[in-house]
Formats: sequence, structure tokens, C-alpha cells
Amino acid sequence: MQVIEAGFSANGKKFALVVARFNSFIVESLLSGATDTLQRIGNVAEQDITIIRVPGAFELPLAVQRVAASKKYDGIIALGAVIRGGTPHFEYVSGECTKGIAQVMMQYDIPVAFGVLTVDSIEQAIERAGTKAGNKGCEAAMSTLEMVNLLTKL
Ligand SMILES: Nc1c(NC[C@H](O)[C@H](O)[C@H](O)CO)[nH]c(=O)[nH]c1=O
Ligand SMILES: CC(=O)[C@@H](O)COP(=O)(O)O
Repeated sequence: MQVIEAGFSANGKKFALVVARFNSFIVESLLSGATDTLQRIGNVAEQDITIIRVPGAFELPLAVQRVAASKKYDGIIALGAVIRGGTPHFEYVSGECTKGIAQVMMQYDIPVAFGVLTVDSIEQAIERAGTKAGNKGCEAAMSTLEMVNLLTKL
């Protein structure tokens, strides 16, 4: 039996974080978690981390696509927070965001982490942005570190 798995150390690798400004009071906590994880767990140098800001989650896929097409990065992390309102808008924003990001990952063969909260309430968002349910920015960074290393082995 052969098992292929990868670790988290990514010194020398380059990462882009594409960050939605909408619901910034939540998303900034995801960003802190992600950069902290890249640096402390992945041993990624500060100068190897680029932060790109977009208006909202709906705009994430296009910016992620440009970043992937640039071929300057080993991994990409998309961060945002879509919080359900009173109309069907939530479904459209979160659906297009998810689909677009997944398409870029497959088309460009580069790890793109989905660090976008899709939640029913502000309380749920707060819980996942560094309080009782952890920090989804950290989780997104961990998965990117692992995938960047895994792809070098496949
Ligand atoms: N309602 C949320 C949005 N809406 C804005 C869209 O993402 C987009 O910027 C606008 O429709 C212009 O194209 N964005 C979020 O990130 N989170 C939301 O909860
Ligand atoms: C996620 C959304 O699109 C959202 O917050 C919009 O709120 P509403 O449906 O009340 O307009």
C-alpha cells in the first residue's frame, strides 16, 4: 500500500489572499487567521503573501481567476462572508461565488481555498471568525498549505 500525503511547511512558496470588503468586520478576522496560519504553521515569509481586495463575495471568482492566470502564486485563498438577508439574494451571491472559485481551481490547476462563510446570521459568522467555532480563515490557510505540498507529490 502506498499512501501519499503532505505536510504544511511551505517556506519559499507564494500565496495570494483575495479578500471581500463586504462584512469587513468579520472578514478581517478571517484574514488575520489566514495570514497568521501561513506564517506560523507554514513558515511562509511575509513578503511571499499578497493581499488583494474586492468589493464583495460575488467579485471573488474574477479576481481569483486573474491571480491564477498570472502564474505568480503557488496557492490562493479566497475570503469573504455572505450573510443571509430577507430575500433570495444570498443564494445568488453565495452560489456564484462558490461555483466560480471551484471552476478556477479546476481550470488553472492551482489550490484555491474556499474561506467564504455562508451563514444564516451575524451570530453564526462571529462564531466562525475566531470565536467558539474556530476561525475559517485558519482552516482555509491550512488546507492551502497542505494542497500546495500535495500537488508537488502527485
Ligand atoms: N450581501 C453580501 C454581498 N453582496 C455584494 C455582492 O458580493 C457584490 O459585491 C454586489 O452584488 C456587486 O456586484 N457580498 C458579500 O460578500 N456578502 C454579503 O453578505
Ligand atoms: C447575502 C445577501 O445578499 C444579503 O445580505 C442581502 O440581504 P437582503 O436579502 O435582505 O437584501
